[in-house]
Amino acid sequence: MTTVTDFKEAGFDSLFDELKWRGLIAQCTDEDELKQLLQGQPVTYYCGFDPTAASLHVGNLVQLLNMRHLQAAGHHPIALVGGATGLIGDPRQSGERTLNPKETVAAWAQELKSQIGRFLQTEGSNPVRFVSNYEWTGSMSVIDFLRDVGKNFRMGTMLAKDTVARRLNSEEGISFTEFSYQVLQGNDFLELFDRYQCVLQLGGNDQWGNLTSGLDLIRKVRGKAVQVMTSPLITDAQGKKFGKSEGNAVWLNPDMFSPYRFYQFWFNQADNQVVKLLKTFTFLSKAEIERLEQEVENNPGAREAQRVLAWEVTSFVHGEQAAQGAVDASGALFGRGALSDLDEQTLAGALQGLKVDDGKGGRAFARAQAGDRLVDAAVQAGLFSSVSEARKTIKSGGVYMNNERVSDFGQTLQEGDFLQGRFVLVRRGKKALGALERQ
Ligand SMILES: N[C@@H](Cc1ccc(O)cc1)C(=O)O
Repeated sequence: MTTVTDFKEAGFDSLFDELKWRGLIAQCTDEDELKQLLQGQPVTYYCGFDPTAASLHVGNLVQLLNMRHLQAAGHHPIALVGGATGLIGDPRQSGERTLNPKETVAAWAQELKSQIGRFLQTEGSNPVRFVSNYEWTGSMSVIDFLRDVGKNFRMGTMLAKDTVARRLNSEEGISFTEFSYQVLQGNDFLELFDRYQCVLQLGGNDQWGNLTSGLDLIRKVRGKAVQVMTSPLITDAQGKKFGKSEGNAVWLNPDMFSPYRFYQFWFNQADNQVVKLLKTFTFLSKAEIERLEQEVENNPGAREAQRVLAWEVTSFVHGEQAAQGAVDASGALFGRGALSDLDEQTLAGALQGLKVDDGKGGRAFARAQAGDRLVDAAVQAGLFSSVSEARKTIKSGGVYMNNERVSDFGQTLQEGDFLQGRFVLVRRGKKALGALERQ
């Protein structure tokens, strides 16, 4: 893991100031009280993650970074996995969720737990503590739930929560199941307060209603004031949810989104976004980020800020070795390094984005075998719309196979052309890449 500095080394007077500067705080119960809490004796805080997929995505990374900053300052993190809430479904604007099978949710919960463990310190004086709300929710009877928990919640308050109100006013409405979600999350906070003196809950800004549900509950039944803090929902240059395109998320699991694509995702960020992202997604000091900001001004073509951003986030999430693999692959794919040096895993990861439509609604590598004509292969790989177009481009010297310029348009693929015995890389001009996998 990349070294994480505490707020002093990063150039700030307090942890609160650092989080503010990094754009990690959207709303909190009370700024002065939060500042005091973070500056005082170590406290216990928690953040929950629902197993709604097999992996976390870049949106969740913001919470993990917040948790990491607090941990670096000496506070005690609890990472809650929603073994119970994942079975119910937090109401979202787009409509009612489909319920996932219990075994699936349990398996995803395990995955999330091991992912989270890689971003937080698991040893030392304030290691992360893992809990699942299934522990106290799974075996609760309906009678106990309604008598002991439900009695403390008022319908008016529940109906007024943003997420609920919006759904109530939508055509689809909201089920009793999703409506009850806030009670479960509220009860989690109380449980963690009782068990571990947990006094602060973190979450994305869309969680405000759920966070305050626990805060109100603790005030009501224990007479104690706790705090909540949300982080802004990160959006891209178009104002859309960050890292989500056409229903596709930027996953943190390397099998679902390769480190190479992950690196490229950060490297391709626009100049007007990169500084904001450096602040939020890296642990670099204020001084270093200000220097990179100057570089964006003075020498945008060099893309140093993007390179540093991609390196920092990729090595934090996937480790330095995978980040180095992504850097090597970026060079090699575009002819600035030896393709044959890439191991099979790095190569396969780097080529992942070059899959083509498989005709069945999915994506797959175009297939080829020794003896196939290169022009046909290049069309298959999606680089040309016709063989004649491919021929013409070869004649004008614009086609490369494994980074070697192709001069003969009748050329066929040879056994030895398959990198790692598996892939052939075809390039059109400087930028357009295509890949073929051995049949
Ligand atoms: N509701 C949170 C996850 C969560 C679940 C239970 C909690 O106690 C806290 C948080 C989310 O959807 O992101």
